[in-house]
Amino acid sequence: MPSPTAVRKIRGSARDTPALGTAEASDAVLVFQHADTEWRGGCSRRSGAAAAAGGHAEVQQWPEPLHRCTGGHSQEPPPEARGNQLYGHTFAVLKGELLMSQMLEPEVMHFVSEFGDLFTTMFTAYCDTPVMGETTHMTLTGFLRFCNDFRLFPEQVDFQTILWLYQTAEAREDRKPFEEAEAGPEPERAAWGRGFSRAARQSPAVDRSEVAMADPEDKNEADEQEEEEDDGLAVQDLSKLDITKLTPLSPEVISRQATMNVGTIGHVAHGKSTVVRALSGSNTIRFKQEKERNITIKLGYANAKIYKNDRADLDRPANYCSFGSKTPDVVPDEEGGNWRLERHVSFVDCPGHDILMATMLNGAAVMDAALLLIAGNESCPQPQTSEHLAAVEIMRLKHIIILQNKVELIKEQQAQAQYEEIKKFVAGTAADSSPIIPLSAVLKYNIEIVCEYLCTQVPIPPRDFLSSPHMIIIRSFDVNKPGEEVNKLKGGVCGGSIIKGVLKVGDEIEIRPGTTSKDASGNTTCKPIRSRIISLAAEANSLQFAVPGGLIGVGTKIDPTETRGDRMLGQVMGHPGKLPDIYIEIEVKYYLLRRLLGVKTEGDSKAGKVSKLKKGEILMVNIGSLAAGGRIVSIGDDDVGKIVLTNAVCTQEGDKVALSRRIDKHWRLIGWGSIVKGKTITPIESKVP
Ligand SMILES: Nc1nc2c(ncn2[C@@H]2O[C@H](COP(=O)(O)OP(=O)(O)OP(=O)(O)O)[C@@H](O)[C@H]2O)c(=O)[nH]1
Repeated sequence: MPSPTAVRKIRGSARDTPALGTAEASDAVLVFQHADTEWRGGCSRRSGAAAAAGGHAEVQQWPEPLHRCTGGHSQEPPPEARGNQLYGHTFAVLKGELLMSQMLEPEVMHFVSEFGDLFTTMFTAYCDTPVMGETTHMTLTGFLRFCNDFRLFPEQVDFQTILWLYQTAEAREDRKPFEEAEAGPEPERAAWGRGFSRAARQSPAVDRSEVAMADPEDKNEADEQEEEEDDGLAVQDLSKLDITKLTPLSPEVISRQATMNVGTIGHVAHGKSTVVRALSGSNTIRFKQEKERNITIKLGYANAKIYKNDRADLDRPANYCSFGSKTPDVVPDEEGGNWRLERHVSFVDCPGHDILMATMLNGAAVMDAALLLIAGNESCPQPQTSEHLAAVEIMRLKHIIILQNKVELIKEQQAQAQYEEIKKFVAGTAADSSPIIPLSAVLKYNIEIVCEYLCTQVPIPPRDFLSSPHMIIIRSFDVNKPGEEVNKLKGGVCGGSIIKGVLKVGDEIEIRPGTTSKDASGNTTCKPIRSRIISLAAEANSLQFAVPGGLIGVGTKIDPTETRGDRMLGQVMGHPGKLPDIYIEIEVKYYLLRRLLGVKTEGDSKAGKVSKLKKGEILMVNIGSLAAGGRIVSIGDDDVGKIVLTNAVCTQEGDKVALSRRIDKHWRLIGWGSIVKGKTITPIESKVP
């Protein structure tokens, strides 16, 4: 049995599991099939030596029965039911599915909120090799034991996959050029954060197409230089930058970066992604599963430039059009005149599926205006038509354009009848006086009118360029190919939108709340991540500085595994020491909707009413781009609720929150509020590498 130090050196290889040492995968299955019969139904805790020798140590029972987290199911669910339970979630994570979306599933959120300590115990139990101080390491044996106890292995995940996952996770330790190496040893994390969870966080091969839009480094240096010299766009020169003179319409800004975010909202399959494609020429569906299922799962994004022709004899709406974000600011028209840049827009394409409401709310946090898609061949409103409209109203969005889509599928009379339905539906809402444009996104009919209205009906939002920068992160990526040479690794990329201030290449930055964990007394601690901006981009356009509005990608020196798979979602970026406080408990002045919007309910039935908040109830709380679990600990007479959050959040008094309740296994929007005060935590100091 190697010493702990030796184990640490060779971890990631099958050698720390002698039973598997020289064995092929089939041998491994035999060993662990045997173990499975021994350990079924309990949490096995064995010393590293005992595990390595294949012997058994004491078997501990769970401090709490696991079935409580799965809504009263027995501890031994039938195989066909596993996909819906914690097994399913863990399995999905193992298979590299979106960790973030798994964490937002109601079951997982409830589990984390109610059984956080159990989680810690669970992972501590499986971490079988002490490394330094309180920190422990999970050997491959420990990882296999975990998978085995949860019936993942060998039934659902084969040995090769587990070994690959484990090695991928461990490869992280070799990535020393990044902050960890420069800033000294990583802070001690809760034990469960080091072993399995780290392995589980690793997603398989990075989907290059997925990150291309936000990847400021996805070009070789020669290409980049050539592009910068001759990309036909206005030049950004940091040495000449005078922020006090910048506006969203300054040529060096609008030429390269979108300066407003327009969300596409509405019921599933009503044409949100199709209209973005028609406007921008870019396909927002990039994630592999999205392609397979033909639905939007993550937030999509694409930029478009909107132009007006300067020919006086050209009538509306033919005098408006849109091109991709790289297009020069003046484009000659073959038929005469020039197309001149009027607006540069980032489209935030939200998923319309009812189970992805949390993702929609993340997107709503950065929207300045919205296109509400309503399919002409369905009655209005459909459940997410109402729910999305309510969500953007909560975010106090005033500029909404309604697109009555798929009109080529219906007769004129039907279109007229639906127009009346839509008018009735939006009466009294933020979309009361919104224009309604009949559209065929797929055939690009009336797309020019959408372009015209985006210029004439949506004013450029007032922007604060002078305050300290504050960026909401809505996506994050590891842009390295699997197996990349250590010296060629690129730092983590964060995508999002600046709310105020200007970020520049070379700036020192801080990401809050950063790395969170629990201390020995179970209190949440967090250590903001410090780094430096090494590149900025707006889609394929490189930037020297980025301003509020529009989606940008920020290339940093952060360890890329920290940004992989949207792990930075919910955090904010700014200058060190200049971001708001970090809260773990908030008091919210709240308002509840009268009726549930996201589900079909019959007439005035009781089922559709939103009941009062209850003490002890768990809600999903959206603050900025964070979706956190929240337990209500008290409710005052003045409709102020005190909520303890499962995740620390960088926010401030006055910020808006959206509240969702678990109904029929899904989160449904039930109300909103604003933060009146809260309990903050003092972050652990971190150095800028
Ligand atoms: N006939 C017709 N089909 C359309 C039109 N717009 C979109 N579609 C089709 O409707 C289906 C759904 O379109 P999407 O753009 O993916 O819808 P979505 O609202 O983005 O879907 P989610 O993001 O999953 O909610 C696709 O098959 C489109 O081709 C249209 O104007 N006419």
